[in-house]
Amino acid sequence: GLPFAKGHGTGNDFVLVADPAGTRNLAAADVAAICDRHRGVGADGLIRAVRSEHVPEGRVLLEGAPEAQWFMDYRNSDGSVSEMCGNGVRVFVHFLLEEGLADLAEGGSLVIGTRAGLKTVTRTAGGYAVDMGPWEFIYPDHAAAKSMDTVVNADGLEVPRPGLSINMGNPHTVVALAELSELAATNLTQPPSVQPDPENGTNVEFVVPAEPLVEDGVGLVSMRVHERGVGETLSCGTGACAAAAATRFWAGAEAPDNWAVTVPGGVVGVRFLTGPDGREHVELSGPAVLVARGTLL
Ligand SMILES: N[C@@H](CCC[C@H](N)C(=O)O)C(=O)O
Repeated sequence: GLPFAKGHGTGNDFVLVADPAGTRNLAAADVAAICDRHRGVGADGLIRAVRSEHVPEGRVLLEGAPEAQWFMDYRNSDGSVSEMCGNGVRVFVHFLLEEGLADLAEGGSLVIGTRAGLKTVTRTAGGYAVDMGPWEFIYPDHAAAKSMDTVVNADGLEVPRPGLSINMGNPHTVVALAELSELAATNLTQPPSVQPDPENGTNVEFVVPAEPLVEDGVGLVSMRVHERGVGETLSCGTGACAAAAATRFWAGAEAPDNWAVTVPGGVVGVRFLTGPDGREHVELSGPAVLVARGTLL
């Protein structure tokens, strides 16, 4: 008897459940069953929309930001918890609007609570733009030395590749490849091996910077991703931010602030700008679509 909606952002798809009173906290096995593509509804993740006052993490956020009325409880398709989902938070806000749980004119913003902190989502002409907050190197010493911090291997790669680990609220390891043909040949039906093994797992992005890298002031990157707790997905918003941050870092001082990241499911925009706290923030922009409503039997 659980009502749900199905939605996606550039093919990264979600089951969405409205739970304003926080009475529908699903067990990991239930989430996995719902996300099963053969025996369930099928999705990369499940998103529960709960009023912040009804979850412990939400209550903490409310203390400093009473406007953060809604909390995004994000689960991967295997039932595991993730701190953040960039495509998911756009679809989350679209779901709130379509359900009549929030109101937002074009240009207006909503502050959403997540396990990775507060995210401000602005309604734009073509979708939503999210202030994802600052990005960080997971191993800053390696970054300072301009060295990579991990070695990544996957079936189909010509040789194991160095990776750069980036925190977008959730963990990412970005690997650069030279050719689109090698990106296409990489087998992501199995998780890539990442050494040393990250304690909490990692999402892994394989990226090919375009040649030329910049067109009309916009940096161009193609990406495929293997998501922690899911497998290969058609898109990953936090992954696109990590991919743009890594490529911009590798490109050096002349690299632009605006990026277009092409994923199998479409294109998302990434912009680097100074946030209200004076730190460098990442903004993710892209579409959010609802495709169906239903009831679990
Ligand atoms: N697809 C998401 C990221 C979802 C969570 C990820 N699998 C993790 O475990 O961190 C996105 O759009 O950011």
